[in-house]
Amino acid sequence: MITSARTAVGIAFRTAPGLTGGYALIMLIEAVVPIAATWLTKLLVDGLTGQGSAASLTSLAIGLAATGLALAVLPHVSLFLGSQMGRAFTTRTTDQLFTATLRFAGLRRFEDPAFHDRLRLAQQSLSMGQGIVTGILGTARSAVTLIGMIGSLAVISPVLTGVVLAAGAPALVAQLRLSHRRASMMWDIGPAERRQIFFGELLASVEAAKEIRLFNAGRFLHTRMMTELRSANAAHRRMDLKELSAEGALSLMGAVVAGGGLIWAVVGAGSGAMTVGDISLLIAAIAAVQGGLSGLIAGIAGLHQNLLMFDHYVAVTRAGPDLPIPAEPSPMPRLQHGIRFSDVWFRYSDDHPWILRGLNLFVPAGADVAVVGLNGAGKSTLVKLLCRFYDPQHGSISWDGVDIRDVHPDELRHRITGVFQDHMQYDMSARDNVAIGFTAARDDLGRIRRAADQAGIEGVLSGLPQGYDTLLTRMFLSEEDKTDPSTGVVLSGGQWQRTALARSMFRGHRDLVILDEPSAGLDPEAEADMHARTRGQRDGRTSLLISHRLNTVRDADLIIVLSGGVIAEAGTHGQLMALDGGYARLFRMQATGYQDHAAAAS
Ligand SMILES: Nc1ncnc2c1ncn2[C@@H]1O[C@H](COP(=O)(O)OP(=O)(O)OP(=O)(O)O)[C@@H](O)[C@H]1O
Repeated sequence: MITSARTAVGIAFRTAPGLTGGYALIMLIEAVVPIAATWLTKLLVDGLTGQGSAASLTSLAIGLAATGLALAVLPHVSLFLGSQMGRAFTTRTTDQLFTATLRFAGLRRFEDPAFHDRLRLAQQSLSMGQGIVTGILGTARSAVTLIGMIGSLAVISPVLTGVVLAAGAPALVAQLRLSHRRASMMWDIGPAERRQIFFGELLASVEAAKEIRLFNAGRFLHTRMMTELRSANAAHRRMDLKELSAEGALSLMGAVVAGGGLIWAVVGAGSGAMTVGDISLLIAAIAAVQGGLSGLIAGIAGLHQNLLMFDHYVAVTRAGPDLPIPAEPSPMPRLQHGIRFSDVWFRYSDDHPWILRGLNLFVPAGADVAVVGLNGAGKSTLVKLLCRFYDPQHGSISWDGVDIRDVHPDELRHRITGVFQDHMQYDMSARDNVAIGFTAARDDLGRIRRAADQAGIEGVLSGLPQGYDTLLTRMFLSEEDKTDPSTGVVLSGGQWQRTALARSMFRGHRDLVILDEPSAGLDPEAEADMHARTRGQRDGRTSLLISHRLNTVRDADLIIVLSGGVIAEAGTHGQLMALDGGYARLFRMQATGYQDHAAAAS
């Protein structure tokens, strides 16, 4: 927690030193003005009732008026400075939080529910982080005022001072415990709140709208969302009730102390032991000490809770890398010899079954290698390991003899391009959807068009209402067409597939091309066209093609059949057919299907 406080204050001073310094100064002035006002009131009352010097009445009145002016103006100034500082702080911490997520080179953290809970709380805490700085300064202000008021009260009644302070101690303990409980409740209900957000987004998502309507599943998802919301609400209500009962009891105790003090003062004034000014000071001081004490306690409790939440931000931004990155990475050579998988064992976690069980494979540089196998055999996993999204538990993958764990992941990925099976459809413009493949060349529209042309989608994209600036989504309005609700288009599945291919081609010449089911979902003509185009992309480079359509892999230099976590068969199409194993069986099955179709059609 101390680390979180230090981090938040450090960020505030580094981000907006002037604003934060100005805010601290105003807070200090705000702290001493009430003390000055209380003493000026006492001196003025004594002067007016003839119990003190009347000579300086005018200056006392001017002084009191000045404190009134300060009390009227300063809160607005501090509010303004506080919100400016808050915005600067949130901008900086948002930047740092998402920069931190980019540092995770692998995928493991993004598949960990606990990490998502923490990330959500860290996001929530971004605005609270600013509350930490204002909370620390506000608490310091309350403390200064309180000390001044306690001093003033002690001048008149040390006993009463002790009673008021003793009444505040349980409040402080109670508030700290409550804030601790609230922070742990936020962690406990995190998963329910995330599920509620998930169901809410699903109900509003265009991607899910078709299935939800066809299957009439809206009510079901809506009920799930409301159940999660109600369970989170119930936890909040239990917490609110605890706070209500604790705070009610503490307020009652404060009122009893204040009432007792007032009666004692009036009795004292009746017996002539106190001046009227003393009584006015006493009343103001009791109220201020109690108010200050409860303000201070609430401030400390709020600060405590904000710090507990900000711990999540600190944890995410300081989390170590999810993949070990060598301090001095080896240079990444141009692929000239080949990629070797040596005795690779991999599973997604200790609780999951082994996907690869001692896999050995050599992909020669310049070769066209096809990977086939049944659903779930581990073909995409093989590709993910090659991109180093995960590290294998045993064995190694080497690139021209260099273990890929010894090079920087960015360098490795710089040499790779491709299309994933679950490629992205970005709710952005056509230009950005292609340019994401190599953002450094985003402004090169000629290169974007060439990539689209190679992927066979140029005609479609340039024919869109705003050409390449057309949004490929109906989720947002483009900046240029804010007033035109018809802006944005929806591409077909095959058109998206070609756009993903254009994205991979836009990267230009890379050593390795990975194509994981690039033609799934295409009609036979489009599939043949896509394969002709990807063959062009692969020409002279090393490529890995994953496909269930065996007619598309028969020209490969090497076909490997993945089964049971190892390579069950390997060879050219001719060799595998001659082997008459699993590949030959699957190939004949698909070929028979085509012949049956052809016979039925004729
Ligand atoms: N992120 C993950 N976490 C846990 N298990 C996973 C993960 N990704 C894949 N798996 C599991 O690993 C196994 C292999 O999956 P993979 O996607 O590599 O198979 P595939 O051969 O590409 O299958 P398909 O032909 O269906 O695309 C499957 O049993 C799958 O459930």
